[in-house]
Amino acid sequence: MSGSTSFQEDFRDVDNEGNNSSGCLDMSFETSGENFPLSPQPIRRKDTFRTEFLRLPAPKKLTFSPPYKRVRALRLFDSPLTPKTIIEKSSVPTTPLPRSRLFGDRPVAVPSAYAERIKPTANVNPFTPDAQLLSKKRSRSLRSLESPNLKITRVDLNDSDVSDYDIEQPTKRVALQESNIPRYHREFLEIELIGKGEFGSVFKCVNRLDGCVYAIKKSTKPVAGSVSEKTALNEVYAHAVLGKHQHVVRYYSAWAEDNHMIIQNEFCNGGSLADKIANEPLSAMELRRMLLHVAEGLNYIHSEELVHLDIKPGNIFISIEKKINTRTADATDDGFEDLDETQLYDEVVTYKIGDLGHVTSINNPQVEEGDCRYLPNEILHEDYTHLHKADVFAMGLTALECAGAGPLPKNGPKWHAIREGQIPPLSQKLTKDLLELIKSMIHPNPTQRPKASQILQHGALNPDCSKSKADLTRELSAEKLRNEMLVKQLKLAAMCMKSIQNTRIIGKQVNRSVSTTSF
Ligand SMILES: Nc1ncnc2c1ncn2[C@@H]1O[C@H](COP(=O)(O)OP(=O)(O)OP(=O)(O)O)[C@@H](O)[C@H]1O
Ligand SMILES: [Mg+2]
Repeated sequence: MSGSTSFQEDFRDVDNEGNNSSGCLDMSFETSGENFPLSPQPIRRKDTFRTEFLRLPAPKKLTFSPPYKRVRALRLFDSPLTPKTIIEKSSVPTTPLPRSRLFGDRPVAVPSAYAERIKPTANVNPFTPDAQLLSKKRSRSLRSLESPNLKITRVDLNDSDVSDYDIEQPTKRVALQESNIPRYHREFLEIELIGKGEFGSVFKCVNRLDGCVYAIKKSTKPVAGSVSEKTALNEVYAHAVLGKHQHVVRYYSAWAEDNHMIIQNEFCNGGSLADKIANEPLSAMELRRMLLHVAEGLNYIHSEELVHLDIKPGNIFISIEKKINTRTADATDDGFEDLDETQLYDEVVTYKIGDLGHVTSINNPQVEEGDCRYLPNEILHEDYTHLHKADVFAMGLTALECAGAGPLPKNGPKWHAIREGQIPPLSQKLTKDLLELIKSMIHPNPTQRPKASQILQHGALNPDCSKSKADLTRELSAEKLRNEMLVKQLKLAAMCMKSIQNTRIIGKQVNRSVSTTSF
């Protein structure tokens, strides 16, 4: 911040201990010692307040005795602090503070620890939009450094948004070893082991406090201080950024315990898609639903300029929710007991993308190849120009596996035949349009594969999209006619009910009058 206007704005937030109540200290106000009445010597340090801060008019000449009246005017009598201690408490390092877009445009968010010259104690999530923008700028700057146009280079590196601090600092600033917390048994009740992968074991647990069920993933080996630490943190970074979508497994928290990485996620009660298709393939309708949901999730991930890079049935999870079937419930006004579970509830199945261990940024890819059965050729050849299409390829193969093409080859001629666009034999017949869509998803040329957003619009997944306007208009007028007839029937039924009720009332009145007369 610079300039007195913004300084005064911040003044409102400063309490009588000299602390900024917003949690931020502004570092940029430089003072001229001549204006400071309490100091015998002109103060020229960067870390002192302006005279305006104490709201004292600038004296005409330097005075060595404290202006007690003015000090009293500061209303410090209920505080043990003197203006000097305020100044001392508020003093800041003489070196300029980091300017980072991650903390906003102003040189703010000064953790008090930093002010005390302790190293920063929070990681920088490389997948947040701000960090991605930074890495984009950084790579642009580095590119321009390599270019002969030095003039542009200088402009880029002096860009106020990209400081030396930003460029030099690694994203990982907190060592897992230093942040071990014994939370697992204290906060969670372990129910059962629900899955095991290359990275870790996943347990179904109940949180002792909120009583809800979670999936807790623990790394098999201690990762803190090992080469796997970066990979473990990668999954946490990705989850933290991508945890807000219906078709991505929700993330709650992560911590290190006994040097193992632990991630608390949403529990998907339907298990993995791999488990579901282990015995029988998906029906055509279920296959469409799965493709729609996974495409929604991928579209979201790609819109955040990230890619998953390990899409496969083992990393797609199923959530099954029971919702009251309002149609059945309405039709039977008093007879819930007469209905069995299947009539009373609808099961809502949602497919969610999980296991974000391989997620990377499209702009600054750090590719760690996923399962080779779902890997497209271009990734094997380290061509990362169409990374989001690698996810589409893996999704196409996942669909084929769900249609009965599994188990998929890990290598050999069959592996290559698929990468040449050949569809392996399926155990069920798919409609032509659905097969065409899946075929386009595994096209050898990534540019020919549809984007996730295009898959969502495809007629094979939305039967209504393939209908012509005339067809839709015809269907609409037929529905309107049906609706009108139903309204008429409803009115007639209501009239009948009313007349029956009236007859009953009259009958009761007659009975009552009879009994009165007899009495
Ligand atoms: N949120 C969840 N809800 C239910 N089950 C889950 C959940 N997360 C994981 N699982 C189960 O645990 C298994 C392993 O999980 P996950 O894929 O996250 O681990 P991994 O070690 O990263 O696996 P990989 O070998 O693919 O790297 C899954 O296949 C699934 O059966
Ligand atoms: Mg997995």
